[in-house]
Amino acid sequence: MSQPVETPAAAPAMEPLFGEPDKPVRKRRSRAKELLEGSNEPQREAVLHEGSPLLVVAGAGSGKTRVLTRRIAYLVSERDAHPGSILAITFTNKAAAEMRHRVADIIGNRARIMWVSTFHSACVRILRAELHRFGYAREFSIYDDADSKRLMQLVCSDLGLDPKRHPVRKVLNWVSNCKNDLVDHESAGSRAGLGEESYPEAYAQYQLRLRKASALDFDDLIMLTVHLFQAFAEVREHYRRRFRHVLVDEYQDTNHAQYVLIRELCGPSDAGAAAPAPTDQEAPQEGAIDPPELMVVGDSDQSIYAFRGATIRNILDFSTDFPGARTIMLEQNYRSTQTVLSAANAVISHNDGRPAKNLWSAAGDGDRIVGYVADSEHDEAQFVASEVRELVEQGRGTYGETAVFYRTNAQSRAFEEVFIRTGVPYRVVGGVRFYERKEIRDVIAYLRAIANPADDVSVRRILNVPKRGIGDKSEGAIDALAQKAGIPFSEALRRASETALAPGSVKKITGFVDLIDEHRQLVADGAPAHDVLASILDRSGYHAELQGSKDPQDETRMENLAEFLAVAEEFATQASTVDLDGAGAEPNLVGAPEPDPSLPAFLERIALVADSDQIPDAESGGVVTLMTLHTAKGLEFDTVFLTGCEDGILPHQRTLTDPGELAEERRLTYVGITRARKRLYLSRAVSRSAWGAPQHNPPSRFLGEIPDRLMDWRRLGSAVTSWQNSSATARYRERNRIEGFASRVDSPRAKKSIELAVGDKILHTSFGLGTVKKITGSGSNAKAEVDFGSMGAKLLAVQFAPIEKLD
Ligand SMILES: Nc1ncnc2c1ncn2[C@@H]1O[C@H](COP(=O)(O)OP(=O)(O)OP(=O)(O)O)[C@@H](O)[C@H]1O
Ligand SMILES: [Mg+2]
Repeated sequence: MSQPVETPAAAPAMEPLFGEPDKPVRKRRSRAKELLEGSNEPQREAVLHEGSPLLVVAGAGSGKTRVLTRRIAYLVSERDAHPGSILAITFTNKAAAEMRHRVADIIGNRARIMWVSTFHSACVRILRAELHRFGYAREFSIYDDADSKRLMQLVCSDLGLDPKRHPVRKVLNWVSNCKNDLVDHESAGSRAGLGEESYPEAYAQYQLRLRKASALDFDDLIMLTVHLFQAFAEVREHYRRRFRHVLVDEYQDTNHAQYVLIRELCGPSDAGAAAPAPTDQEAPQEGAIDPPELMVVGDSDQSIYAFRGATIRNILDFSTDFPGARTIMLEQNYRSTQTVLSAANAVISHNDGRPAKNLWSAAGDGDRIVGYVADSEHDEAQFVASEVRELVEQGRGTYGETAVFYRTNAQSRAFEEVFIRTGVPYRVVGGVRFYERKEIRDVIAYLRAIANPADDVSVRRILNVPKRGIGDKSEGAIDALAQKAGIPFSEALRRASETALAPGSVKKITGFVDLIDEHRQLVADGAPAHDVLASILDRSGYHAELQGSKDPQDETRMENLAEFLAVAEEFATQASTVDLDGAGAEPNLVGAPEPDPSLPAFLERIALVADSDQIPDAESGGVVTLMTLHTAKGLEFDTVFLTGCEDGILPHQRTLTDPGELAEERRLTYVGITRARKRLYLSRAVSRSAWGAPQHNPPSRFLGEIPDRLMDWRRLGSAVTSWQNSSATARYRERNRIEGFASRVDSPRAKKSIELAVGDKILHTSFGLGTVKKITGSGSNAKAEVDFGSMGAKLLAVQFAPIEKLD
């Protein structure tokens, strides 16, 4: 669906523009010099370039993002560009905030009116202003991944699609790919392969339902903006006039729809398609304005979203797409040691058909890369935890400057368990995300139902949450009425009396409708989002239900809701302090942020919050960051642990037979390696548990591509390292591993019997981390019901189970 986005946040890949951030803003004369200070020649050229479209292609850590940021500052401070005429596209909201902050160091608060945002956020702003032209209401909802999935689930069951053969996710991806390629449902028929014959119909139904709910999914945001520009020349022209400078980071990960969007904005104007490239000397003529100046930066070796429609064609064909384009290459890497860089270069050089690059570093060789072969994923995690502690204890590193990368989210569990036990502070990026927690999703559904009456998915989600006696039967009757009368579900709720439902049920439904209406009135009266939120938590009974519960998890839920309320309050404060001084200078500018603490504005903001936006800032965090390789793009850390270097993990199992996908896995590895500034660790486990059974993976083929001289192998595995020997030996080793671990856990238990209480956290040798939900019996008969998250709930004999109580 939407591209997950990553951010320079834990360790911003951007140094302050001027030495110390608190220095008073210097005189303008010296700004240009300062902005260019320390830059190498091609970097300077990229900052100074004027006129024709500009492509900066360069390997990792060569300063692409830095150049882009400095160029913005230069445009405003030296070329008198109005901040409101700048559109900068970054990969995450956080990266956008970071960039705006840097520029604000120079031009002050006026930086706030620049459009520095992700593709999705920029499109939302355009659509809010323009989408009515397609007959949409201004208060459309934005469906995130989970909402889209729910909706598609309804479609699939309507069409009678067998979920085994046609998993919802698969159908949704198919639709998403269509949208990324700007193929609408009418013309999607020819894309359906064998077995996918019903997908175009699913696409059509899905769009119909979205439309009925006045909702857009993430992919629609881009596609509809493109459609708008293509359908209404005056809209396109308006934004071309507005944005005189367009800058795009991570261009290698743009998909076709995003490319067309940029082309609509910055391509040659229709009339003058064959005209020579515009230069800055040409005065704009009446009616025919030069295209905006375009700068894109990227690295085709870091293209890692092909599976979501991204195409490096956009980089390769830039000069054809944008006639007269200039290309600048950067070759010096400022991030990493030569050792790290040589390893990265060695790996990526195994990909075919890429232009040779000559990336070098002046940072010296630095430490060799530490290699480690662990017996199991637990051993691997132990090793990482003890290395991290040692680095910190010896003053050679900090938690905040350390990251652990893995290929798939599920791999984080082993690290979490060991980190908790050994007291290494950490944060998982992209695990169970805040905005995906049930309670948060529930209240967002309330807010959406209030903001957008047609949002059926949201209304149905909270119809009986908390329980108010509107059960499946009532919902079914309302649904039937909605289908029969061809009206939205929420409309049918109002006509509940027309169904055969008992008066008691109708009354309950009316109560719900009144509750929502009452809050809709609050919004209409101008109440800010946090007031609406506080009121609905109270009046819906949601808060009271959690408060009355004895389940300790509900306590956590209350904390999360409190945090969410704080988010809403903070949003209102920020919204009301936006300085409009810059916007005032040019009253015709549209889209400058308005001080808008309203519910729709708040919903828009949270709909676009990406998981990686939760990366703690280095200052506030000071914790180890655990994340997938995809999330790591654009970031940098002093110390990087790249774990699970096994064939079947990295490269991922399903890519092993496809050379194209294998090449993408190699690029992913390249991204991972090049995040490291000083120290890189590569580890693998001889055995790891998968679906309850041990799995024995050979070493990653990418490890073999790194020259030996760069590696310092700390451990090559125990005597029995043969992964081929999967049967008897493996079982023996696996048993030993568990018993070995259990006996370590057992020893303190033998001395002192375990006492557990509800809410305690425990560690089980096989099930991992769990929370005690219930205790029955006592002494040697004590039994605990424990929630092991994704492993399910288990009943354990407290004194005999291989468990350890965590503090
Ligand atoms: N001329 C320079 N002098 C000093 N430091 C520099 C210079 N150019 C870049 N850097 C630093 O090098 C690091 C990498 O820069 P940056 O993140 O902009 O690279 P990038 O090309 O965007 O990398 P990636 O491909 O990983 O996104 C940053 O810490 C940046 O501040
Ligand atoms: Mg970058």
